[in-house]
Amino acid sequence: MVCTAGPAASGALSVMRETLGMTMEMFIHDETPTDEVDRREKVLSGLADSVRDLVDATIRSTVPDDELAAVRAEVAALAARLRRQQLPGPAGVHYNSEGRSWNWGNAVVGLGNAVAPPVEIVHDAFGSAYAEMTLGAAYEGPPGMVHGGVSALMLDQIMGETASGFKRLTMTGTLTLRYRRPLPLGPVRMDARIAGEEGRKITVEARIGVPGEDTAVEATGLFLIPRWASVDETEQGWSRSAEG
Ligand SMILES: CCCCCCCCCCCCCCCC(=O)SCCNC(=O)CCNC(=O)[C@H](O)C(C)(C)COP(=O)(O)OP(=O)(O)OC[C@H]1O[C@@H](n2cnc3c(N)ncnc32)[C@H](O)[C@@H]1OP(=O)(O)O
Repeated sequence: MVCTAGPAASGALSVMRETLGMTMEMFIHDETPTDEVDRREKVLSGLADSVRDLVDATIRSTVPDDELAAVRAEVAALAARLRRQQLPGPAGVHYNSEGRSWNWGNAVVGLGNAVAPPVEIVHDAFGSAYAEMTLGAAYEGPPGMVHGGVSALMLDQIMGETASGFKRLTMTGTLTLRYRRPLPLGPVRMDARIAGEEGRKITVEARIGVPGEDTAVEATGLFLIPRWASVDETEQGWSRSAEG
């Protein structure tokens, strides 16, 4: 992969680096050709799927202790193989000049992140979005139910993407949640829409619940275009996989 993290970056991203320094130096101009990115993504997401399955299997396994210990040794050997060549830190968000971007480590949508379900968020041109996914044993809070923090995490992502529309950088300012009823593990659906905009402030409303049933959690969020990131919205339209 060919990575540059400097002059070629667009305005908002450069400003972000200059303002926040190394901790946010995660938007990386990377001239890897799109077909190569696509190929790598397919292989990596296949591995992440298998690790996700391993997580679920680990939680639910009832095999004897010595079998657990044997599996642990094999998993440790696999991790050592992967660590032979790795990044110095998190994956960050990459983009190339062809408009392709990829954020394989994102906690909700990252295709290379076994902690993420991963969620595939569908956006329309009018500031609305939805996603359907299955939340299994790895996301449990109350017995058999989705952890409240996981609901907040999922909602924050879809709301942040909706506020940004991939044309401006937005950050969560305030997120207000009302947990109306417990959300069982299994298939869930989220919906989000822009409810209002005023200067650098974008209000987004969203909900999550069992598909076709009453809302379990409703959310209102105030997303802010940071003072240092105000940019011409037409400057750069990222493809939808550019979530931060
Ligand atoms: C170019 C292409 C890019 C593409 C990009 C793609 C991205 C694709 C999707 C990303 C999807 C990610 C989804 C995960 C989203 C997170 O997880 S973001 C991480 C969590 N959030 C944070 O870390 C934010 C931390 N806070 C901050 O950085 C800063 O406080 C903020 C929020 C940027 C605001 O700073 P600021 O711009 O300096 O704000 P400031 O000028 O002081 O205030 C402006 C106004 O907002 C109000 N305000 C300020 N803070 C708040 C607040 N927290 N609550 C309410 N009101 C507030 C002020 O009172 C003020 O109001 P007025 O006086 O004007 O009426």
